[in-house]
Order: sequence, then structure tokens, then C-alpha cells
Amino acid sequence: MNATLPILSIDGVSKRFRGPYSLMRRLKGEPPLIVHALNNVTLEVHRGETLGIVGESGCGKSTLARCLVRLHEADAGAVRFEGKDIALLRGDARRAFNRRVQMIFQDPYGSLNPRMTVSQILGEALFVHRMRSKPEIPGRIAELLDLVRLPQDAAARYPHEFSGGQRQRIGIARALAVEPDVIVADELVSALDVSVQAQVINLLLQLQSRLHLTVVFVAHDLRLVRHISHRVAVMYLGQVMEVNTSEGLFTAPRHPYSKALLEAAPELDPGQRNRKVALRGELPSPLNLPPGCPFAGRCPNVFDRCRTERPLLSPRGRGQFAACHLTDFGTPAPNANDPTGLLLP
Ligand SMILES: Nc1ncnc2c1ncn2[C@@H]1O[C@H](COP(=O)(O)OP(=O)(O)OP(=O)(O)O)[C@@H](O)[C@H]1O
Repeated sequence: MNATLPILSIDGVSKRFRGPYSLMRRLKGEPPLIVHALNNVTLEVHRGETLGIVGESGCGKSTLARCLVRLHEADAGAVRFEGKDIALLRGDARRAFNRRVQMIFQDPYGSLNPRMTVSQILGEALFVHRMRSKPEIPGRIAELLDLVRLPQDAAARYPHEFSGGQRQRIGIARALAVEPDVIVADELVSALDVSVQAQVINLLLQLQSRLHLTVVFVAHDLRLVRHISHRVAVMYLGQVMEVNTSEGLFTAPRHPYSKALLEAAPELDPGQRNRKVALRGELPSPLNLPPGCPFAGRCPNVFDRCRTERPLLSPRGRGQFAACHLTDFGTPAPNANDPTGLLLP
């Protein structure tokens, strides 16, 4: 095992979906619209870290999470697990990947079979991945219930008999049953009451350090992401705008979009004393991507180059990357077309 190799790397991944196909378009013989859900996303997930993924609704967070566990196939680029392209894994290697990278969904009720008891749900996961012999399965189920702090009598009950928080614990136990290396959690607690959210998040943090898990944590709630993540990727319209340490992002964001997103987040400033109307204008449609920077239409620092040339994610400091033509909100990045910077405002 190479400790320096990212456990997951996302190399230039794009994902498109067929969009709405109106009767008018059909009659005119026009093709369906295409939703550009991910556009050339490049990102690394390091072993043992929690990587938060944030951004407004529709920016592609869930699509990226699904590409990581191969619920979606990328149209372009590759997702690599320990250096190997997951789209090319076959046989035992594919089964090992399916076991080692687990996803936990937002809606635990929808993802747990209502006709199966907790014992059957956990037993099935253990059986499918041949984690234990038949006689060992009840003992392992008892261990898993302990691990997620559910009482032993939970084993004989059905999902509907539990509260939302308890169901999410069952979802976590099912993911842990197969001893994964990576957990991809998509809006893990957003359906839960705030008081229950904290319990589930604390459980996840404890399990992460105890089991040396790598966690990809997709969430709307920036306060939670700040609390849980070592690093954070900020997405906008299917692209990664900034990658930063959690501390760096929340104290000195390196991209104007990140700054606006933080300023607009009520959860980071419950008293709303410092809240500004930071995100002006409309989010562009993923059906019609602008040619330059996707944030150009809403950015307070926009200049001509932003409207024509898409900025690439580039280093800004130790472990910091931003996709912006300005290196520091006002200092232009080196520009081959405009080396003097005189053309810039
Ligand atoms: N199966 C699909 N078919 C068509 N379009 C899709 C599909 N899945 C996602 N999309 C579109 O892709 C874009 C990205 O969606 P995605 O769910 O990844 O965003 P998100 O950031 O997770 O949003 P949210 O926070 O609301 O869950 C959206 O415009 C969405 O409508």
C-alpha cells in the first residue's frame, strides 16, 4: 500500500444527463437538451481524511458522489481507486472495490428494505460479501449494533420501528458491516432534527478515527462541513471552484464564489449580524453552460477574461487550489495573453 497515493482520485470527470425533451423540440426534430452535471472535475481524496463537498443545490455534489461509487459511469475522465480506473475493474477486483467503498444515502428509510429486520439487513451485507461464515454472523451483528450504539433488541425489529436518527445508524452499520476503507455520505443528516444530527455526526467522527476510515461528506450545511472536514471542495455548476483546508476555506476563502457562499450561509452566522447579500443574480442553467468561468455572471470581481476563458484549478498555497483568474481577489493570475495586467480593471 502506497500511503502517499490518494485513495481516490478524480481525473477530469464529466457527466452529462439527457435533459427535458419538450414536445416542441420533438416536433422541430431537435435533439433533447443535455444537462452538464459535472464538467472536468479533478480532485483527490487522501487516505484517512474527511473531504467535505459543498455548493448550492444542483451543482453536481450527488452526481460526483455517485460517480465515486460507480452508481454513475463518468462520460469522460476517470475515477481511480488506489490508482486503478474503477470503470476497468472486473471480477474479484470489482467486488473488492464494491466492498471497500460504501455509500450512505440521505434517506435511510428509502434505502433500507422495509420487509427485512435489522438482523436480516446486516446479515445480507455480511453474506453477500462473504465477510463471515454463517455461524459467525449473529456475533458480528451484535458487534455492529454496539458500534453504532443501538440496543441489541434492535436486531429483531423492522426499519419503520425506528426514529430517523436510529435508521441512519442502521445505514451506517450496514455500510460498516463490510469493513470498508471509504464511506461516501451524501447529505447523511440533512433529513434529521438538529439535536439528532449532532449525535449521528459525533458517531461518524468516532467511528472514523477508530476504524481509520476515509470519508467523503457531501452536505449543504456549511457549519457541519466545517466541523467534520479536514479539507473541503467547493463546487459550482458541475465544477470545482476551490479546494482548501477546512480552516483555510472558512477563515480566508481563495475564490470569490466560496466567499459569497460563506457570506450567504445563515448557519455560519445565526444572528445574521454579518450576513451580506452576497450571491447576486441567477444561477446559470446546467443546460446552457457559459463559455468562460461559470461564476462570471454573478462575480463581483469579474473582468473580460472571465467571460471567455475558463479558469483551471491552480495552486494558491499549501494545499489550496482555486479556479479563478484572480489569485487573491484583485491580484491577477499570470496571464499569457495579458502579461502586464494592463488590460485588467
Ligand atoms: N438522473 C438524472 N437525469 C437528469 N438530470 C440529472 C440526473 N441527476 C442529476 N441531474 C441534474 O444534474 C445536475 C446536478 O444534480 P445533483 O443532484 O448532482 O446536484 P446536487 O448538488 O447534489 O443538488 P442537491 O444539493 O439539490 O442534491 C442538476 O441539474 C440535476 O437536475
